[in-house]
Amino acid sequence: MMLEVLPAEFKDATPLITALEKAGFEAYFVGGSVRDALLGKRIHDVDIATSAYPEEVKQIFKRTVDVGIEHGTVLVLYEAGQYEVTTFRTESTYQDYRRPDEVTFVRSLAEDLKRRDFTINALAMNCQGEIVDLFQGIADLEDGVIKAVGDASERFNEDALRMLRALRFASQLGFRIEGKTFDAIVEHHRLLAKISIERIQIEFVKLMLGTHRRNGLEPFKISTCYQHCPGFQEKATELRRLIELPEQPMTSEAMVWLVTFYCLEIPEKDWRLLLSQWKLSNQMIKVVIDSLKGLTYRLAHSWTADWLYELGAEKVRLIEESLLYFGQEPQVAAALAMYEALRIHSIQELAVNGQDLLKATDLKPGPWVGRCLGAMEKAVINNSLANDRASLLAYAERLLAESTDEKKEGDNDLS
Ligand SMILES: Nc1ccn([C@@H]2O[C@H](COP(=O)(O)OP(=O)(O)OP(=O)(O)O)[C@@H](O)[C@H]2O)c(=O)n1
Ligand SMILES: [Mg+2]
Repeated sequence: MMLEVLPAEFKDATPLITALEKAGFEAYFVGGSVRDALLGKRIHDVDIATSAYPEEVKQIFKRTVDVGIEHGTVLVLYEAGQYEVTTFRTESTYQDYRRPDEVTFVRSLAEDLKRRDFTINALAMNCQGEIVDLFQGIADLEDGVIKAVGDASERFNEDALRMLRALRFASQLGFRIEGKTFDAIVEHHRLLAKISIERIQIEFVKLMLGTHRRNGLEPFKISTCYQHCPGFQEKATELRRLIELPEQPMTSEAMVWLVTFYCLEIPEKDWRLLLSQWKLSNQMIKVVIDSLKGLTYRLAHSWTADWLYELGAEKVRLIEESLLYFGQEPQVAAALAMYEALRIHSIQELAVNGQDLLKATDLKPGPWVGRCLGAMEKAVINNSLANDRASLLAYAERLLAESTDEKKEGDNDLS
């Protein structure tokens, strides 16, 4: 079988293959790029496998970086691109189910392809576009099947993450998981306990962003792989709801966490702990928690100026877009227009600042400054106060006077 028209990404990398061949080695395009090219999908990172050992690769190319030399990978910088060039290898023993104890470099492509995860990922292609297909990977691509290379149990014992990879490819490609491969996932799902949550997170997000989410989520539930995800353990019933969400693809990682946590009815008190157990960045945790609060509000009410201001445009858009998963019509443009129409979008946009207040009142600095600015901010957002210097300072004067009156009555609020 031939790929008749080589996509540009391969053409750009062809001189690397030619250089390796000229030096007497074999070299092929391998992995996801070959799979995606055959499916007519956009390809990203073109990977190369070769019979040359890492030291030999480094002698052939001028600009290289040792990115994973112990695993046989050298990064070759060539023109505007960078390419992972990996020596053919077998990974014999995996005692901890995640990393090979030792990598054995081999000179044979067949040995290398044999230890890859799925038949659709075990294809190699030379620079003429000729495909090497030792495990009926092309037939499985045509039939839409994810099938382990050789014995599925062996492949999952080598790297347990491959079980989640099977589910995410099902979601990304709309493929089904072949029977024996699925049985092996059911049998070995407990090996996922050995896998770092960072790696699990990457696969879960890819699964949720896939265009055939249900295809991945169904086996995720049935195989009980979900048991290895923070916060999902007791959520079999809620997981069904996640599976049955409208099929529209999710557009961002933040959307994945927002919709998942909402659907699984994770209690608010657990949000922060679980999101950090998932190893999300602090910035992402904040976006998700704020959006979960906003979504809970929005599902029962219309937006108010206070909510729009607090959340900001990015989260308002996210929440509004997520409504489609909960039986409501998103009103993204209207919500963003309301947000834009707010008189200010941050406290810095108030026509006076703390220094101005101190100067105008001749009072000592203290917590009253922040409280006064906060009250002005709220009044401006709600259109009960104009954002100009005179109006703001007059408002401050009134507030201070009121608080002094209250102080006389023993209730100290502002100052
Ligand atoms: N646990 C793994 C990870 C990767 N691979 C092999 O290494 C290739 C490249 O891995 P990776 O880039 O992680 O996956 P891709 O299949 O390329 O998918 P993606 O499009 O997400 O990059 C895979 O195709 C597969 O042949 C494997 O056998 N087992
Ligand atoms: Mg890849």
